[in-house]
Amino acid sequence: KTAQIGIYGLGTMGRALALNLAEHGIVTAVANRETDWIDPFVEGASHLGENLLPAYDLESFVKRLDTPRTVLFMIPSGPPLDVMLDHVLPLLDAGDMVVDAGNADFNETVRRSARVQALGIDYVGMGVSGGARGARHGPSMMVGGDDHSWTRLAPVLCPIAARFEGDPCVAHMGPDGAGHFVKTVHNGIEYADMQMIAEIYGLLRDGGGWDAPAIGQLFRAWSGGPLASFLVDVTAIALAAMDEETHQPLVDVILDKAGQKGTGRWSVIEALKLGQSASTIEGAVGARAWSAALDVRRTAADVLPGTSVVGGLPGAHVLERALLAGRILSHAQGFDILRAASQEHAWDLDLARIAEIWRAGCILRSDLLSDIAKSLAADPPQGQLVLAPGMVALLDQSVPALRQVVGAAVQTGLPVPALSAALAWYDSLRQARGNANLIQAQRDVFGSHGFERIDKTGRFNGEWG
Ligand SMILES: O=C(O)[C@H](O)[C@@H](O)[C@H](O)[C@H](O)COP(=O)(O)O
Repeated sequence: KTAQIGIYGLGTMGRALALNLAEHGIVTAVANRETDWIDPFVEGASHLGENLLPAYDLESFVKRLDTPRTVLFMIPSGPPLDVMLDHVLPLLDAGDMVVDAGNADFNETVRRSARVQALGIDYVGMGVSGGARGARHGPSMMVGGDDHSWTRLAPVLCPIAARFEGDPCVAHMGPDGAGHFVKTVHNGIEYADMQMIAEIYGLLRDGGGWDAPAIGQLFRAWSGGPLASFLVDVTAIALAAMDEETHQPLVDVILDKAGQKGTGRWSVIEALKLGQSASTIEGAVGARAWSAALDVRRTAADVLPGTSVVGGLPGAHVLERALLAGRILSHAQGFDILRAASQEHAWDLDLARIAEIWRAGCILRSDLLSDIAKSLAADPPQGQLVLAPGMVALLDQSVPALRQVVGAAVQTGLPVPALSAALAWYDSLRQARGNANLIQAQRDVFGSHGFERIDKTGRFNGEWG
């Protein structure tokens, strides 16, 4: 028996994806570097019968595949994948396809695409979102690579994808690194959303004296309102959990030092290269970096003067609205990055379709994404999500709350780097006449960098005395 697709890498995500495929009747060959993982996995899924075909080395793995072959790698991105390509490419023929379903830096995917396609083998960088549960029961997938690669992959991916009102949350993003780029920005927005949620939690805990279960109940209540989303649900679950050992809320015994594997950082770097602001994402990445400076923070807590202002925390309804405003603005920054990248790399990204496939399966899934998809499909002014009538109406209702919350946080000395970045970006956008004219003057004073004038075309230098 041969397989329609081969999954190499039986870590959490690889196992989940293989089970999902096999469950949908797609015969899947499975292999792994540590071969002793294979039998327990396949035996544990005996109900899927012959839809899971084990292979104990790369040669027999490749031989088990229908031709033209499709090999999907679900392994840590970076050097491990390059090593695997060194081993597998000599075993493949022109017309075969290699899919990288890990979280890769799109620049690397562009490099690998060129290398692999030079051999007449298709290369697809695919973003998979939803964590292990998503991969198992329906992820959101952002597919790169050529049109014909997508034509070959769609019949395998559509059945396993999450569905929103019957619509499979998988689509072809564009050529070469487009799939991984879109996934990277998805993760960047994920960082910003998680950070803003943590900032609201911090205000309630440190500014309002709320305990974790009480904050958890508030998030539970919010999951039925305009903030309805997977991350609000995850937050309610996290805050409700108790630690068996200490009988305290589990979050209260978790070290306040956040990890990061790179996608957030990459999205900020790419945004800056594209001349875009990703300040809400940068706020989140920066906060994770600061959180790691435990000793410095502990010393600073004793040394750096704070503020005597206590209390004055706005009510729960205001906090809910503020978080909604922050969420809209971080998504708007994310979609601006995607639009700029689409132009820069000639990917012709369909932004509305991206919002649509993020409505289910992925970590970012939320009710707001349905509104965002509609707004983008309606072609907002200058392509700017933040100027779409539907978003303007939501911002009109929610930015006053964001202003109140950021103001209160600043007064009481509680950090809100992502929420305040969102507000600062919003206010910068609203300025028809900004203050960058002084930047131009300063640059010209010390470096003769020149400036444009508002009353005539051309470049000028000033007589600065
Ligand atoms: O969309 C997803 O399914 C997640 O984003 C997934 O990709 C992963 O959980 C992140 O990579 C975590 O990233 P950090 O470890 O950087 O937080």
